[in-house]
Amino acid sequence: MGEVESPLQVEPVSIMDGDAFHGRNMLTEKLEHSVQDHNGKEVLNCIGSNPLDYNTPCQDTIKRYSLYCDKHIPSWLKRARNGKSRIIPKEVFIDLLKDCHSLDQKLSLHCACELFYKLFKSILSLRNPVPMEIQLQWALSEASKDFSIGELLLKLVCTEKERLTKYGASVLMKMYMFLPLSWKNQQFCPWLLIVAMMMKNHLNANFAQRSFLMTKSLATTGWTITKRKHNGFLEVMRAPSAWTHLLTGNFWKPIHFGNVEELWLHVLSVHPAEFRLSKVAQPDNLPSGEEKEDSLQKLEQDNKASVENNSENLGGIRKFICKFCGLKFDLLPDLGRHHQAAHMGPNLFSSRHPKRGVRYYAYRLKSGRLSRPRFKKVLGAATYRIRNRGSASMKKRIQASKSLNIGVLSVQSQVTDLATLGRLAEFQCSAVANILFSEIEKTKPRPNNLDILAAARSACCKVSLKASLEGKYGVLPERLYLKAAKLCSEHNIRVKWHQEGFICPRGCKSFKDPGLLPPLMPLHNGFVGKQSAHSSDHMSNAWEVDECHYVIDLCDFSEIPRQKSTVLCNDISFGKELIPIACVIDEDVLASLNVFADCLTVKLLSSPCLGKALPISQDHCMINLTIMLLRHMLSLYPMLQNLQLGCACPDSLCSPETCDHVYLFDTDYEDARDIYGKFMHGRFPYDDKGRIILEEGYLVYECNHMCRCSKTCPNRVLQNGIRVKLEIFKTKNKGWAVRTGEPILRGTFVCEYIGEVLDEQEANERRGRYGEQGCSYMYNIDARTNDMSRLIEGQVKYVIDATKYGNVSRFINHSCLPNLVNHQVLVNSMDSQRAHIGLYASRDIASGEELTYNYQYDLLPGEGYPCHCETSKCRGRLC
Ligand SMILES: C[S@@+](CC[C@H](N)C(=O)[O-])C[C@H]1O[C@@H](n2cnc3c(N)ncnc32)[C@H](O)[C@@H]1O
Repeated sequence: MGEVESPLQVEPVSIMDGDAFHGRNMLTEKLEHSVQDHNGKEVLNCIGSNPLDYNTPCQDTIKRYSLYCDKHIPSWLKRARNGKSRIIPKEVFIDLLKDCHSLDQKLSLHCACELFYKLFKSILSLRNPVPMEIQLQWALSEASKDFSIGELLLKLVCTEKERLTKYGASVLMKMYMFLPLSWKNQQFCPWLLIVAMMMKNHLNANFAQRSFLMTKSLATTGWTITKRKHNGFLEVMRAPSAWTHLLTGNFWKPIHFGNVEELWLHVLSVHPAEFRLSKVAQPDNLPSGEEKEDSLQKLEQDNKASVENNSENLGGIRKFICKFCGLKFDLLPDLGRHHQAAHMGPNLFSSRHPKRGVRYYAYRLKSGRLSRPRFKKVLGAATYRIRNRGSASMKKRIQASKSLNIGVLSVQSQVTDLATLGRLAEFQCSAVANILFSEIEKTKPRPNNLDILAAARSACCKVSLKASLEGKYGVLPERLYLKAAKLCSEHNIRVKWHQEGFICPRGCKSFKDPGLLPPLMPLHNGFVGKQSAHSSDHMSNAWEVDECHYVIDLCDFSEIPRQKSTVLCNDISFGKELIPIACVIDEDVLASLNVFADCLTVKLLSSPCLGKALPISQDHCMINLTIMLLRHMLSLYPMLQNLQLGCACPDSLCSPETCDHVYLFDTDYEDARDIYGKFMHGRFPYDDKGRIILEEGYLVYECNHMCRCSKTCPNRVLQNGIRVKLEIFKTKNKGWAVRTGEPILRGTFVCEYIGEVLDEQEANERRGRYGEQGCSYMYNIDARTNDMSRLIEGQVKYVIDATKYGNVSRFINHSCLPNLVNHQVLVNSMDSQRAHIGLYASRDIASGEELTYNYQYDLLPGEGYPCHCETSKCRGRLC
């Protein structure tokens, strides 16, 4: 395992670091290479550098009126192609450059231009899912780090205000919503001047009353607004008293709105008193003189009218009446909401599906997903590949990896009794089919009902039915056997649904799969049960069956035979997990390592075969939901955190009918299905036992810290941490591994993949540092990012690196036929890039079985290392 830097030592990714330039310090260094020409006039070398070697500054001389040589001219200064205009017009740049008298200023100009370019290219980009206010806020906070950059950015903005005006309306309102947050974080606010300038644009663009509202809000929160004209825009000054006021947090909590109209309606209904024009802070370009007075009065009257004329005093109780439909409301906000939902008209919502009302948009805006293109099954490396390649064979592989494999739970070899099930109820058929067929792939056209029935009529037992169907149609999906069981039951076709140990009168060979469950037989109460060697007392252990899902009492599971093992550490999580995770070495591995238990403590610690005695140290052990983030991610965190929204469920346990997370999921994924093929609509991703029922590839929306529900809410699973007994053990040829110390039912959350979140560049650097073997703890997230500067350049892959920091998940090995599946789970943020990676049981798992998931590495022929998963599906290579 290679050495890893602390995440805090990792330089934040900054736009200043991008492209051919390596940040301000670098620029400064490079400019020291300037020389004097024979006229004594300063000639600068280009500030660019060799992209392959940032330490080698460019020696070329700069082009006239620029800071760059031909090779290093940045995109924003390049000649525009196809008649398109540059984002930063050349003349604007030259003008600004002429005003820069020192090298520092020139460097700041470069940075400001970069920032401006990236910001507006990003805003203009249709495929950028990051809400504009986030992009703005990010850029402004970057600019605020350096006064001169901020100042130059401001100048750029001023010269480009035409263009900005186009975005002004929504940008301004959105910035308004986010202002309190920003104020807390900023020292100096060049961006505030931008806001003011935009306000000015707004005033010109018939948004006088709204701008006024904002101006007034600025004033009431302690900001002094002067009407002094400065380069054509208002100047806003901060009054020092505002800080404490804002920092107490009680004064003004930002409320988020889907669009300008929503905000406007809110203001009209909730703040009628505040929304009265006063002469305290009139925006300076409202109509002047009498005209201005008139318009102000008119505005005031209109606004009062919109609220007051709509109210009525009924028996001493004030009612608010909708002027469109006459409905009465006790509270103004209710009227506002009703108005918005019922009468906001097609101009505002027409392009949307009618069911997507206020709640939907408010949520999506707040969650930062308003502008995100409709989510497909975006997540999970597997699905990502399906989406991008559409390869049928990949789909097949993935289907295989998540196929039920239900029967791998218990082996009871002594069972020989023939169990013939009579006519089955539907739920029993489901259970039977689930248990019968463990691993199914679709390779040929599927048989129809008649084909199945024909095969069933000539079958004596499930072995022969399976053989005859698969002989004709190849490996079939699990659903088909569910159907077969059902059809047989409906048509009273007697097929002996049996498993291990069955001797078919016609000589069919039983399955040899050690994972299969023992034979089934009807219980007294009509449920399907399994017969076991010591089964008389087990007979009463009924299976709970709900439609296609069955649950078996844990005591019905047998264990994989365990050998004696030596415990190296009772809890490798050092108390951080709820359930201790032991680290052990089995006898046979010890023997193969020539280390004996009696001198283990001495020898183990120094054994080169074992490497470190314990695979993880206390300092590097992390628990769920404590992902280490790079600094640049952390710097975004305050605002991203704000993008999460609590659901409206009033109780400590959410219900799917009221939970916004279900609502949001349903609107994002209308066609989502559960693992049994049923539509997910109106359901939590987890069943009432907390087991995931959602098909792989969809985001899971869990409740979060903003919800009122408690930890036991059925929509909180991953965040509650590991609840199954796990054990780390040493294998002969795969290093450390994880096994379960108890039976795990399909869908159970096992653990979260924890580590440092890296962007691809950092990940690649680390891979280089770790060496070939060391990349083994990297998990590719394959999701999009909210870091807008990267979005401009294209999709960025993120990687979780558990090399230095991690939890038990880092020891889970790969298998080509795994028993875990990953789901991406949204908890603290609605940003899919910040989803948690949850590993869930993809089938029932017996106690003592090794836990594995499919690493899904892309393999080119000849690449990778030998895979030792030893399953029937092994592809032979690992990475
Ligand atoms: C995430 S780590 C798993 C824990 C690891 N076995 C250890 O000892 O720390 C991944 C590495 O484990 C090894 N590994 C995992 N699955 C394997 C497999 N099926 N066959 C061979 N090696 C495997 C490979 O070296 C791989 O790079």
